[in-house]
Parts: sequence; C-alpha cells; structure tokens
Amino acid sequence: MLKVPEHQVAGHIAKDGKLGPLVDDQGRFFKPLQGDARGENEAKFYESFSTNKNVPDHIHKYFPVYHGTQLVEASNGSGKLPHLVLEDVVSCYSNPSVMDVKIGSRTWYPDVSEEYFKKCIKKDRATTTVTLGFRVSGFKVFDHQESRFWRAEKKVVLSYKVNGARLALRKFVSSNSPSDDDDSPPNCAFASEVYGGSDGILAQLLELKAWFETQTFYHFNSCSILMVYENESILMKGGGDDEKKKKPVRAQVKLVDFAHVLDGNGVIDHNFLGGLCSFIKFIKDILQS
Ligand SMILES: O=P(O)(O)O[C@@H]1[C@@H](OP(=O)(O)O)[C@H](OP(=O)(O)O)[C@H](O)[C@H](OP(=O)(O)O)[C@H]1OP(=O)(O)O
Ligand SMILES: Nc1ncnc2c1ncn2[C@@H]1O[C@H](COP(=O)(O)OP(=O)(O)O)[C@@H](O)[C@H]1O
Repeated sequence: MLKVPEHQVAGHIAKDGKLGPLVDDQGRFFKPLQGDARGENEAKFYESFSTNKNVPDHIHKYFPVYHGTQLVEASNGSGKLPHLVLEDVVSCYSNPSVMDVKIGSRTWYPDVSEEYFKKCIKKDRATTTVTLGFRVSGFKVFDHQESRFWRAEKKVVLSYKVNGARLALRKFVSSNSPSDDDDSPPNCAFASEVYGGSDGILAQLLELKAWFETQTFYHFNSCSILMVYENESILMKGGGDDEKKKKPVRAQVKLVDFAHVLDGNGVIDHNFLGGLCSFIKFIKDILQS
C-alpha cells in the first residue's frame, strides 16, 4: 500500500487530489513522471547516471538508488501513471530532521521557453538564489521544547533573504524553539554533531565539491541538496542505560530532483559548483561561530 511521504519538505505534494510522490513500507520513493519533458528527462538522467562507470562509487552514494520506472496508481486519482522508483532516503530514520536546499545562482538554463525563464528568474531574484547561489526550499526539525516536529511554512521559507537563510541553517541544528514567533537565537546545540566531524554534513559537501571541480558529464540545473539527520540519539542523550542503545545521528547529504539536468558537454557545472561553495561557506561559518 502506497502512502504520502511523512517527511517530504518541498516540491509537489500528494495532497488535496494533487499529483505527488508516494512511498511504500519497503524503503521506496515513487515520484510521478511529470507529463511534460521533465519526467522523461529525470528518468533519462537516472538511467545514464546509474550506469555511468566514470562516476566513482563514493559519489554514487550521494544519489538515491534508482530502481527503474513502474506504473502505479497515482495520488490524484487519475489511474495508473509511470513513476520513478527510487530509494526513499529517509526511510531508515525514525525521527528525521530534513532540509531541502536548491543549489545554483540561477534555476533557468539555455533554450528554456521565455515563459519558464521569466518564472524562474522572478523566483531566483525574490529568494537567495541570485544573491547566495542557493535557496532553502523547505525544512522540518524536531522541536525539543514542544517534543514534536516543526515545519517551516513554504511562504515564509521562500521569503528568506541572506539572514533568513543563515538563521534556517542554524535552526536546523538547534535544540531551542524553531518557531518564527520565538525571538531567542538558535543555539546550534547539534552543529558539531550534524555539520561537523569526519563523516558530518560538511565533510560530505567537501567530497561532493571535489567531484564537481572536475566532473563535466552533467549540469545539475535546479537540483537540490537534501540534508537529513536522526533525532532519536539526541533525544536519548544523558538517559543512563539508554545512552548505550542510542542510535547514531547519521547526518546525510543526498542530491535530489534531476528534472532539469542537461549534458555537461565537457564543461564544468559552474552554476552548481559556485552555489555549493557558497553553501559550504555558510555551514563552515556556523561551525566556527
Ligand atoms: O509550482 P511551484 O511554484 O511550487 O514550483 C515548484 C518549485 O517549488 P518552489 O515554489 O520553488 O519551492 C519546486 O521547487 P522545490 O522542489 O520545492 O525546491 C520545483 O522547482 C518545481 O519544478 P520542477 O518540478 O523541479 O520542474 C516547481 O514546480 P513547477 O511550478 O515548475 O511545476
Ligand atoms: N529519493 C527520495 N527519498 C526521500 N525523499 C525524497 C526523495 N526525493 C525527493 N524527496 C522529497 O521530496 C521533495 C521534493 O522532491 P523533488 O524531487 O524536488 O520534487 P519536485 O520535482 O516535485 O520538486 C524533497 O524536498 C524531499 O523532501
């Protein structure tokens, strides 16, 4: 039985009769192929990437595993539609905090329609895409004061300027209230555990950056970095015997959304690389502060 993903933080959502992704209980994420070229393009990317022997294994691990396409009952009740069958990258977490960050200083690319270009540039200018080379698209964190998940409102997230983006990246790793009504600054209590360390988010971003400095196979337009970590271990901390049973934080970076990937034609993807460098600087600053 397929259901609406509990931890989805951005993109098209399968609610109110709309078309959106679904998940099963076997760790698979079913993303409907959008009717226009986007769906076909994303499937083509996954086919190419999953069989591309020139991409090293340590880079493959930053992408959801691809299991082909399958006809499944769509979320909008329109009957069976082709879906990409992907690894559900949050399925192995019990209480994940998740953030989607769209990378690049532009989301449009050569040869798009005038209409699409205008739509993209309007959003790029209204958000931090142009100024920072990335924008937060959505996130959810565990509110340790209220003992429940807190979800950032889409309208608020899309209105972030530089300080808003910085604050969101701090909230993502804080134990105090994430609520927008709360004036207390995020305490970044989990920053070193989640962003730092030899296998934390920063180390993973740096490994990806090293690949982007040389890879010329693909141009990742409008693609996102998904950051995930487990709250279970943090919740159990200091709990005597529970401390021994605690699950690791398992901070992970995954790239998602390849609907607008183009062939790199031997050219560095400087739009993605530049945005990634800027994003890394923000994470480093939080770790150093
Ligand atoms: O429809 P919207 O306004 O929510 O826009 C979607 C974007 O949401 P945003 O408002 O930027 O958070 C959405 O962005 P996120 O995935 O939320 O980062 C996509 O850009 C989506 O386009 P596509 O499926 O990648 O071609 C965008 O969908 P399309 O409008 O291109 O179908
Ligand atoms: N493989 C995946 N596993 C788990 N969650 C995913 C996966 N791919 C996407 N998501 C979730 O769905 C959201 C939207 O995904 P995306 O591919 O950007 O869709 P759209 O094309 O609708 O924008 C992401 O922000 C993330 O929360």
